[in-house]
Amino acid sequence: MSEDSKLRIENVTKLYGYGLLGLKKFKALDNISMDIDLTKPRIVVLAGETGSGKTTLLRIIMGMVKPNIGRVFYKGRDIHKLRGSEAKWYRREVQPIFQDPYETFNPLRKIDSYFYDTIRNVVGIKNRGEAEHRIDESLRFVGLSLDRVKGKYPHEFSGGELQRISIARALLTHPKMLLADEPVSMLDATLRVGILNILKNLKEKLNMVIIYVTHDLSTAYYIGDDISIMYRGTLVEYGPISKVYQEPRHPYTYALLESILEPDPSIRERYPAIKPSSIELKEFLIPGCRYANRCPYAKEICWHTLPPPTNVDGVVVRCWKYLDYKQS
Ligand SMILES: Nc1ncnc2c1ncn2[C@@H]1O[C@H](COP(=O)(O)OP(=O)(O)OP(=O)(O)O)[C@@H](O)[C@H]1O
Repeated sequence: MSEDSKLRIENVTKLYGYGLLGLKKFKALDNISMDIDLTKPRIVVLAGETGSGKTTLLRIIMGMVKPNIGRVFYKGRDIHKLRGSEAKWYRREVQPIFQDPYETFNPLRKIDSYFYDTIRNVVGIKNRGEAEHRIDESLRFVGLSLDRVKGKYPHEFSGGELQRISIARALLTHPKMLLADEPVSMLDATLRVGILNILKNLKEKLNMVIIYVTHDLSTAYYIGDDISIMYRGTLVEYGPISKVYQEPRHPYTYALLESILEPDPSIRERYPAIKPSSIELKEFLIPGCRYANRCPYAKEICWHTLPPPTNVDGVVVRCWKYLDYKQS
């Protein structure tokens, strides 16, 4: 993979404050590294429970948040150093889709005005006819049209329609990559599959790469090609989703999948979801593997040293259990 054809996340660490005045720091992300090949259309899922750092990582890739340590390169360029025309280029290449479609749009503004703004300011098309053609093309991709949205306000659409409208708006710039943060979690179950199918279509028909953040492992499996499992700010396992689901390597991935895939609810309750609490902060502060506190295989080294990324049959795992494998 040449530098020009990948997104490279390199040793990214993000510190946030806690305690009185926020003077003490914890690592909301600790030494995250990951390469995504931009030449292969795919959906990469970032999965993990609340507080695992998914949104923080997505915001760092978007350029909205700066890491304290580490860098993110897109096609060879450090995205936190882009200025002027290069920053504008990155905004065209990489587009976000947010969780809550109702928060994306101001209720007092007509929907089509957002489209004209993006076309003028980000894409640079000034000609009205050309702009309308491009807007209609984007809306048709998600099953709508310019005629259908013209002159209307956000409240005149359902949540599912609004989420399709925000996807269409993202498409206006002909992006290479979409960053989608829990895009179906606010929608009724019946509407979710429609949005997921649109994202799959974007991958297949427009050759896009989509980074898809979720805590829901069922939709992750439906939509994903690759998955990276995060736990308390660390990336514990990363690889093709079919391999990870069939044979989870990291003890945390195993526990997580057991709890979700067990059809019998009475058995499923034996694997309760880990709740964020004072334990969360305690785990964030473990210098080694954050899962050591709960792991049945934990040994001395797990507590004080973060395991290195290890390639186990095509899946990258950070766990001292795999020390004997060749490191990736
Ligand atoms: N601006 C901030 N200041 C302080 N702490 C923060 C800030 N943003 C996030 N955090 C903390 O960093 C950790 C990771 O948060 P993040 O939102 O990235 O997790 P997440 O996996 O996306 O969770 P969720 O699914 O709930 O959105 C959490 O403990 C969160 O409370």
